[in-house]
Amino acid sequence: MRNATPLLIGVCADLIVRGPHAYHQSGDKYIRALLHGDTPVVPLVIPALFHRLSKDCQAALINKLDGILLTGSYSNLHPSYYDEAELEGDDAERDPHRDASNWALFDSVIAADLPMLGICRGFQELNVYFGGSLHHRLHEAEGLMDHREDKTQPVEQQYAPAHAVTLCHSGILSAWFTEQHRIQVNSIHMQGIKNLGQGLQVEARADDGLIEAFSRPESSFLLAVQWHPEWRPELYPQNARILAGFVEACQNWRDKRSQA
Ligand SMILES: N[C@@H](CCC(=O)NCCCC(=O)O)C(=O)O
Repeated sequence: MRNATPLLIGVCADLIVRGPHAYHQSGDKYIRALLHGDTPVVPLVIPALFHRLSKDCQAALINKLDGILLTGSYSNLHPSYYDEAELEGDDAERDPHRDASNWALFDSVIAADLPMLGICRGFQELNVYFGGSLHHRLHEAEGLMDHREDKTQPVEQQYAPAHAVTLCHSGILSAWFTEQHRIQVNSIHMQGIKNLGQGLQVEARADDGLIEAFSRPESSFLLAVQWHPEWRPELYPQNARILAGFVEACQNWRDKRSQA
């Protein structure tokens, strides 16, 4: 019999300034995505100040969690994290609190081997955390497609499938999508992987060669995707499959921990 206690899944937050105040926020669609399946899940927003907690407080939180979801965000990771400077005229949104908080969070999550799903900005952060680097502007890079959404379109259109990715053999995704060698994904990003981080395994590529998903075989479960599986899982079964796979990994991890 499976443990029916709800899973506790941490969701990272952005620090968003609104008027004179700052707020720790995670997008509603990420939080609701965790509630989509039949498995009871309590999503827990982790404020973007994990790095400011004492080691004891960090450990107390990590010990309670069964998994971590890294959200997308319109802000860009500061390029100093991959030893580069901002490009001339770079007016990207930044979120130094999220950058610092997630770096400390990754240290703890990797050490505890908690399951982790990274989405879009979260995917880019994980790549850099493991020593990889990013293209600052894919649309200016030789031979790469423009992976940005058309902001003049309604949001349903912006998050609709935009291009195909080819799944690599013997990965997490190819095991979930056994009937499909290629799947359609949405595309809402300006940056993307230039060099892949150490110990990461490519899971999917776009037709221009851009890495769109990776996993980390050394981890109990670490999957990161450049697209947005949190978007409308009730409409897109493929998104529901990815979310269900992540939640199942969290369940498996908890079962294993409780038997240890
Ligand atoms: N800023 C990066 C990451 C893009 C990203 O995460 N977009 C998400 C948009 C908002 C959301 O859906 O939560 C880039 O542009 O490459």
